[in-house]
Amino acid sequence: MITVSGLTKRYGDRTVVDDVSFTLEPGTVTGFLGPNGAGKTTTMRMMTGLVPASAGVATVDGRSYGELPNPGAVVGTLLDASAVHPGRTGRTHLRLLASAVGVPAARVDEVLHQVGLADAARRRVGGYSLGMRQRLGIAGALLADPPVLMFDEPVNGLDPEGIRWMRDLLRGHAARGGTVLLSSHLLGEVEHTVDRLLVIGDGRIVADGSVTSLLGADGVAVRALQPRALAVALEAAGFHVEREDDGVLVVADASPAEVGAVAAAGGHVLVDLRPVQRGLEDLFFQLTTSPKGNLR
Ligand SMILES: Nc1ncnc2c1ncn2[C@@H]1O[C@H](COP(=O)(O)OP(=O)(O)OP(=O)(O)O)[C@@H](O)[C@H]1O
Repeated sequence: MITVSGLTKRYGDRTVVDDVSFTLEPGTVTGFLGPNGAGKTTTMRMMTGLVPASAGVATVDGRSYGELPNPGAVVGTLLDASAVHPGRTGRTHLRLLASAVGVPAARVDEVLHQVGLADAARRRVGGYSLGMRQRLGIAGALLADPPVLMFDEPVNGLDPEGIRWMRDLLRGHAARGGTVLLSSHLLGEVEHTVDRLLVIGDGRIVADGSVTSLLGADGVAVRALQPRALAVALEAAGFHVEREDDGVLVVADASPAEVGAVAAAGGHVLVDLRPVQRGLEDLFFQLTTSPKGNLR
């Protein structure tokens, strides 16, 4: 298990990661979500000893990353996929990594195959696309078949097929009892991959929970032949209605059945009715402007 306790990073008088605490459980994929600059990369870098923490600790099964005898065999990281010598071939890069983590060279061809780079293995990394570099970084993380995977923005540059592949890889890892942390600033990229969301904003954890508890259906989008009349009826029934530019009405905290009932009672003709989930932006807005002020 990974335990992060009070991790803090200050640059000068700026606190970019502020007292961050969480645990990561085996068998779980955790999404580390937040907008650009929220502190995801810095937190992951502190967890893996790449930058020193100003305060707090991160441990893997009770030991800090630096105390692990062979950290690469325990935590596979993808923290900067562009930090690869462009003149080396993918295969040479992985062979060097393999010897550094004490893995037989034969494993290199296995992971190249696993990430779909077998055909490009003898090409120089400088000629790889962004997606290929991401795959190479992932291959490096998988070399020692570590129980923990920590990936920073892994779907950057991947096409839809690549995103699906990544999802299967990470879900498969967790299904075998592995622990996964992956960061993203786009909820849509990870919401079907992760079991749990850890949301960070401005260096602080603002929410921690299951995807459904944080992002459960939040309302209904409805399109009617006469949207104005329906909006009036819905408001008269006590619902809060937002009118979108394209004529769609968004009804907060309502189910399709409730909206359908109001429409039927007033004889309104509906042309579309569907639940809407809030996106990360909406979730953020709600979390950071909560009048209760107890979500931070
Ligand atoms: N070496 C540094 N010196 C000063 N400030 C830094 C340094 N590294 C990061 N920061 C600042 O810390 C804040 C958090 O950055 P970080 O890269 O951790 O965010 P992030 O959530 O990973 O964002 P992104 O999605 O853009 O990668 C940013 O405001 C960044 O400018």
